[in-house]
This record gives sequence, structure tokens and C-alpha cells, in this order.
Amino acid sequence: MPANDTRPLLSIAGLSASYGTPRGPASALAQIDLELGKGENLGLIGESGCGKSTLLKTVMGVMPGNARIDAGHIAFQGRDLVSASPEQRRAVRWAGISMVTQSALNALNPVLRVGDQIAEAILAHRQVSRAEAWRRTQELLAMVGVAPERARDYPHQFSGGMRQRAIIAMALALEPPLVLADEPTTALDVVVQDQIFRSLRELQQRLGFSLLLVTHDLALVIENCERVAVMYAGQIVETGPTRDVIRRPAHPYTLGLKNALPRLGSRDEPIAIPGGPPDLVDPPPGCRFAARCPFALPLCRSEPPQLATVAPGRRARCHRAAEIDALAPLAALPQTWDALREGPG
Ligand SMILES: Nc1ncnc2c1ncn2[C@@H]1O[C@H](COP(=O)(O)OP(=O)(O)OP(=O)(O)O)[C@@H](O)[C@H]1O
Repeated sequence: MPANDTRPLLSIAGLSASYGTPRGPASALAQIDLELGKGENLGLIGESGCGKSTLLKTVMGVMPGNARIDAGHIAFQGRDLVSASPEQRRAVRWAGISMVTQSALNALNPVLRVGDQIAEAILAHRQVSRAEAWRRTQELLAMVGVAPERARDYPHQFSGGMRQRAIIAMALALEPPLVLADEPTTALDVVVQDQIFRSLRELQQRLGFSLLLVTHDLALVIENCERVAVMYAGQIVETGPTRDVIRRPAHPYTLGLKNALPRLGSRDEPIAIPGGPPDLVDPPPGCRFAARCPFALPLCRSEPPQLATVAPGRRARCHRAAEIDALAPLAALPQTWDALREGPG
């Protein structure tokens, strides 16, 4: 991409995807619009099953066999990946877009030395000698905070944190402009998690990659991502600068997520959002959050809201987004959600 290119690094527009299931297609992603600039960090949050991993796998081009893209585009450096040939896709994978997943144990081959696995990734994409690939591997391990001589170890000789660092080294091996991270530190304790994120940020300063971070941990997003996208039942319901979204959510679901967090310095109990997500095989005709939303109107149950700009740099998918300042204080009250628990009407 030329240095003066002002296009976003990644631009997802109208992306819908589904999984084939015995009951019919499950709408796992619906009309996803998302942009990520060069060097930017975007956090993707939302409850389990909302489609975060599906979105990353779709961008990476590693969807399972029963998944299909139904509509939309994923432009990476201005080129559409949805219509790209398998060869073009392969060329982008790892060299253009790499992925760090939650389970380093599954991502590393237990019978190969860690260093060999990283060196192989380099040799598969770059015209370099084995010696050069090995030198680069040691350099990469040092960069992520693993002693280079440990390159000769097998994965089982590494601690969980070291394995995760090795996976990050592998993801950065070809210096891709975009790194997708799916709960990269969830299995690790908080101290190791902090160390890994510190290294990631340092590496980012040196290498300049963009990061799309999937996590259920809002604190990680607040610390590491300047922008956040909130997902619910396969849709983006809100995006914007992290601080603004957390401080003043523009969507009732984000208000609910905030309530579910333990509040620092407060004796108030976290408030859970009652109910569960809709059936993705037969999603509701209106807003996908309507059944759990204390502010839903008849319109919300019949008309799907669009992801609309609500302030500069901020978008929300809610018919009542304009009234959110009046609704927010109500959302902080447990009885608002209790009414929903007792059933509508
Ligand atoms: N291979 C599959 N076949 C059918 N349905 C699937 C498949 N993989 C995921 N799903 C469904 O697609 C939806 C989105 O799942 P996905 O794993 O993307 O969510 P997630 O937000 O990443 O969840 P988690 O935080 O638990 O990882 C869920 O309803 C899930 O059950």
C-alpha cells in the first residue's frame, strides 16, 4: 500500500455470513460494517456466541466447512478478500493478516521444536536460507520476551505464557500489517497477561501493525484499544472511541454490559442482562436485542434498526439512540431490568 494511501487498512461492508445447521442456516454475522486504520487498535466485545470469532475467521479466511459468506465485502489494503481466489487469499494469510488464537496449545505442533515451527512459517513465504530463517526466529523470540536459545525446546517445555508469546512471534514473523487476536491471553493469569500486552504494544510501536482484538475483558480494551466495536447476536450494535463508548454508551446493550461489570468503589451489585441471545436460525424480524431491552418499543420488534452515525466517529444500531441520554439513568437501576425479568407487559 503506498505511503500516501488514505484508505483504511481493513474495511468491512455489509458482511453477512451463516453456518449450515440441521435446522437451517444460522445467521452468525449480519450486515457487519467495520473499519480499521493503519496502526490502529480496535477491540471487539460482546457476550459468548455473538460472532466475534466468526468475524475474525472470516477476515482470516479460515472459516469451517459449514460456513458461508452470504453478502458483503472485506477490503484489505483496498482489495476485496471475499471475491479473491484461493491463491490470492493464501498470499494474504500470515504475510498480510495473521491471527493469534486463545489456545496456544492447539496452535503449536507438539512434536516439532518451537523454533522450527516459526522458521517453517518464514520459509514457506520468504525466499531466505534456513540459516537466515533460524536467525530471524531467534530474533522474533527475543522480541516477544523468550530467550532465543529456547527455540530448540518443544512446546511442552514452555509455560503457558511462553507458548502464547511463541504464537505471537509466529504471527509477527512475516511482519503483517494486520494482526487478529482472539482472546490471546484469556487462559493466562493477570500478571502474565499484562506482560504480554506490554510486549505487544512495544512491538506495535516498532512494527506498526494494526490490531483487531477480540476479548470479553472490557478492561483490556480500555487499556489497549483506542476504538471499540460492540457485537450482539451477529451484529455490530455500537462503535466509537473506547472512552466515549464506555463513558456514554449509545446502545441499551452497551448500557447493560456496563452494568454487568463490578463497579469500582461501589457497593452496588453488578446487574446482569436477563434472558439470552435470539435463535440465529430464526432471528427476530426487528432489533435482535429487543426481547432483552427494557426500552424496546413496538417499532423495535418489527423494524430492524440500521447502524447509524449518532455523533462524529460514533455509530449505533438503535431506534432510540437519540433518546439515550434520557434512558441511561434508567438503565443504571436494577428495577429497570427486573421488570424485563418478570416478562413484558
Ligand atoms: N462450526 C459451527 N457450526 C455451526 N454454528 C457455529 C459454528 N461455529 C460457531 N457457531 C455459532 O455461531 C455463533 C457465533 O459463534 P462465535 O464462536 O463466532 O461467537 P463468539 O462471540 O466468538 O463466542 P465466544 O466468546 O464464546 O468465543 C454462535 O451461535 C455459535 O454457536
